[in-house]
Amino acid sequence: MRVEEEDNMGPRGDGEVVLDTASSQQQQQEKLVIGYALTSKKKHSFLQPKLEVLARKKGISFVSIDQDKPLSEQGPFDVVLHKLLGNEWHDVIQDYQQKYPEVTVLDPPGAIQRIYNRQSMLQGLADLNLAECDGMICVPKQMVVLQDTTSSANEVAKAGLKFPLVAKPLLVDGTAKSHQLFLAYDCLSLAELEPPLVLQEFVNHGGVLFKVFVVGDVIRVVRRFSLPDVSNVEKEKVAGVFQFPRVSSSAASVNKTDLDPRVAELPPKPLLEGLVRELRNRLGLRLFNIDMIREHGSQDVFYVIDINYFPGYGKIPDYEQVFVDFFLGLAQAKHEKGLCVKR
Ligand SMILES: O=P(O)(O)O[C@@H]1[C@@H](OP(=O)(O)O)[C@H](OP(=O)(O)O)[C@H](O)[C@H](OP(=O)(O)O)[C@H]1OP(=O)(O)O
Ligand SMILES: Nc1ncnc2c1ncn2[C@@H]1O[C@H](COP(=O)(O)OP(=O)(O)O)[C@@H](O)[C@H]1O
Ligand SMILES: [Mg+2]
Ligand SMILES: [Mg+2]
Repeated sequence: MRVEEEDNMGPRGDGEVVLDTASSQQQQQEKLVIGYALTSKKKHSFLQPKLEVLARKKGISFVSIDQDKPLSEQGPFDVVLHKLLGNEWHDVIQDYQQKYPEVTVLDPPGAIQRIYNRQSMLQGLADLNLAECDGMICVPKQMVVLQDTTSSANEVAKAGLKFPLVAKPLLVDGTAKSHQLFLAYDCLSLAELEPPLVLQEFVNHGGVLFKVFVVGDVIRVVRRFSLPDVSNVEKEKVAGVFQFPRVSSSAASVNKTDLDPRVAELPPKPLLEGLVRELRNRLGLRLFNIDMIREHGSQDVFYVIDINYFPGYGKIPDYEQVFVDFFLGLAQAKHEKGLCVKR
């Protein structure tokens, strides 16, 4: 498991990508055919020319899946890579997987559905078996509000949640609405929010977030600017509920020299490796990232606050090589099991 640090998250500075034409390249023997079903946004951000060229040189080809035609009439594919909005696709891919168990589906819809719910997403993370790792992985105290937020005041008190609370839509569905988050400072202000939602204790973390990107066995960690700490005075004086802007979309590069080294220091590698190993086994996912924050004032107490399926890998420098290596690993494994598509 390789953990590498990418500091700068600024817009990728790669120069002009010179597209090699297939004719000018000794076409590699086809090793892997990947059918993909992605939103146009994801196709643009992930399937960049540099990735396609690098993959083609290694005998890996990407074929767009026609969502208006039966999936089983397309292909044949060694891998189906997908991230679409809505649940219709869920059944299509489930049926396909039943019919073609030898095809690697990245990732199984059932595993994806689990992290599309912000309650089940973090369930069971507090008791991960990370005994041999330095550091501790926690999950903020949270509760789910399904119906009326006006009666949630005493629910919050009963649950022992401390303000401020981060209010998050319970379901993640890829829409901007499912990323509309609020910071609530008191019970009364909760009535302004629209259920179903998760209320999660805000954890002071020095304004820096760690995004831990996972591609199979490879881990890449980047820093992002996050919300500032909430002072005790603020906790006492401030009332109301406030929407805050998306952190992920502000992929602003975080130059660690501007930060307190104790805040900026990356989570310890053995802890990340242990966490990712546990999550891969429990979630059954290979393409995901984890949003982690360090508890303010601690050195090695971390909170997992979000897990995302197939995030914006295109923002990681040389993500292309990481994915080509990952796909070649899949091809090798399939070859050893005699599962490659007959060509
Ligand atoms: O588009 P990007 O690059 O901002 O990627 C989004 C992710 O940002 P990140 O890569 O973690 O900084 C983003 O991560 P966050 O939830 O913002 O932490 C989501 O994974 C988002 O997918 P969805 O809207 O939850 O289905 C991702 O959106 P999609 O690219 O999947 O549409
Ligand atoms: N419990 C929390 N404590 C402190 N900051 C939080 C907490 N939950 C979310 N945040 C901040 O809000 C941002 C977005 O929350 P997140 O759960 O990652 O939602 P999304 O899926 O929209 O990215 C996080 O990246 C972090 O900056
Ligand atoms: Mg997030
Ligand atoms: Mg998220």
